[in-house]
Amino acid sequence: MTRVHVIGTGLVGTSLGIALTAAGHAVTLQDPSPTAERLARDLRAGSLASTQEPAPDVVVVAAPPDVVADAVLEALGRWPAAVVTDVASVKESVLRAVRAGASAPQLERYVGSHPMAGRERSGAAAARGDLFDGRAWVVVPHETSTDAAVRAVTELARTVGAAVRVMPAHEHDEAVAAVSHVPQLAASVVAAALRELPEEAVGLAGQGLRDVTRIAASDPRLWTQILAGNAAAVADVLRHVRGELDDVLGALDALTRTEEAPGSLGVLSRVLESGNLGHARIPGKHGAAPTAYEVVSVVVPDEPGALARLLGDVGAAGVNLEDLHLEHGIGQAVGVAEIAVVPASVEPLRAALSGLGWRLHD
Ligand SMILES: NC(=O)c1ccc[n+]([C@@H]2O[C@H](COP(=O)([O-])OP(=O)(O)OC[C@H]3O[C@@H](n4cnc5c(N)ncnc54)[C@H](O)[C@@H]3O)[C@@H](O)[C@H]2O)c1
Ligand SMILES: O=C(O)C(=O)C[C@]1(C(=O)O)C=C[C@@H](O)C=C1
Repeated sequence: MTRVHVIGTGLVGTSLGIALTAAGHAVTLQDPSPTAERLARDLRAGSLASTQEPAPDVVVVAAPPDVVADAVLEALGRWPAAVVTDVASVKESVLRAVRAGASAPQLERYVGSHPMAGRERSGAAAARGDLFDGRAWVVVPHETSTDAAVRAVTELARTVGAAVRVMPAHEHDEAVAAVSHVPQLAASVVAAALRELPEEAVGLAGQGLRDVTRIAASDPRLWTQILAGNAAAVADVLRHVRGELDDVLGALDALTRTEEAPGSLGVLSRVLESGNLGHARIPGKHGAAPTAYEVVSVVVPDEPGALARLLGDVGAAGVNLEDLHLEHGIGQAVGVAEIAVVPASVEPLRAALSGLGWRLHD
């Protein structure tokens, strides 16, 4: 059993506390907000810290990025034998500040980290014990961190089901600029374009818009800090995106002027195909090769029990449901259930559901 002290009991801290407690570890909780702290305790993330407890083996700082370094420094000073990590989404700026404030022996016990798992919601109430299951967790050693400290943080991440990747801070920051920070900005700007749209137009939204904008609901205070903390790397990726957008705009403007706009269709096609290639590289769980699922779309009447009946019929057909999206336009009497299955199951499932009277989309 490891004694883990969590500082910052919001979404990530509370999720971690729940997962560690469930795995049999002794977790204590600390947050400047008494409500956040008690809510985390009530969600079984651990017990409230008191002065009586033995010192923790590991301290995890899960506070907003701009206060993380100060909290790490305080923890290194307060518990002279503990390994201290943080889970901030940016790593180089935090390491720089910790390096500037810690003594050499203190710095050896600090190893930054970053679970690549989260949600578009903040706070303990959004916490989930399975948040880290099957997700990458980056462990970020530096020149003087001890092997024991790196092992302790690695072990903690594995305990909650994460797949550990070890990376230096600058490499981490460059990678997450492309796989997390620019995607957040892209979702935000696409969603921002909906603000002035007439109600009837927004009402047409299908699954495509929902897929692209889920994370536009994220906390602006947190993300302002993340973007500011990784400014150079995010700007580099954005410049590349801007180049692609400029090409698309050039092609669209040319097509607006004349249908015969040589080269324009080629530009549009190249950008879309590049997107196919990039998308195909996104790994599955535990970093496995991406699994290509196919979707069977079924019309579901808006009546009690219809979706449960459909799921029952999918199970009875012996097909494993990999994912499910329910698309439901405002004011419509039917929805469309998009059932993701492995390619080999598509035809058997379509045959079984049609046989039972379900209406399928092509
Ligand atoms: N949200 C995500 O998807 C996600 C994923 C991975 C990592 N992270 C990182 O985890 C950290 C926490 O993010 P979150 O989404 O859990 O945020 P959150 O807003 O849900 O929780 C942050 C908590 O920190 C507390 N806090 C504020 N100031 C503090 C201080 N000075 N000392 C200690 N605690 C303080 C707040 O009261 C709050 O309870 C951030 O550094 C973030 O970059 C977030
Ligand atoms: O899935 C989400 O909602 C997230 O925003 C998670 C996500 C990500 O980009 O993958 C966001 C920020 C974190 O630093 C780590 C994970």
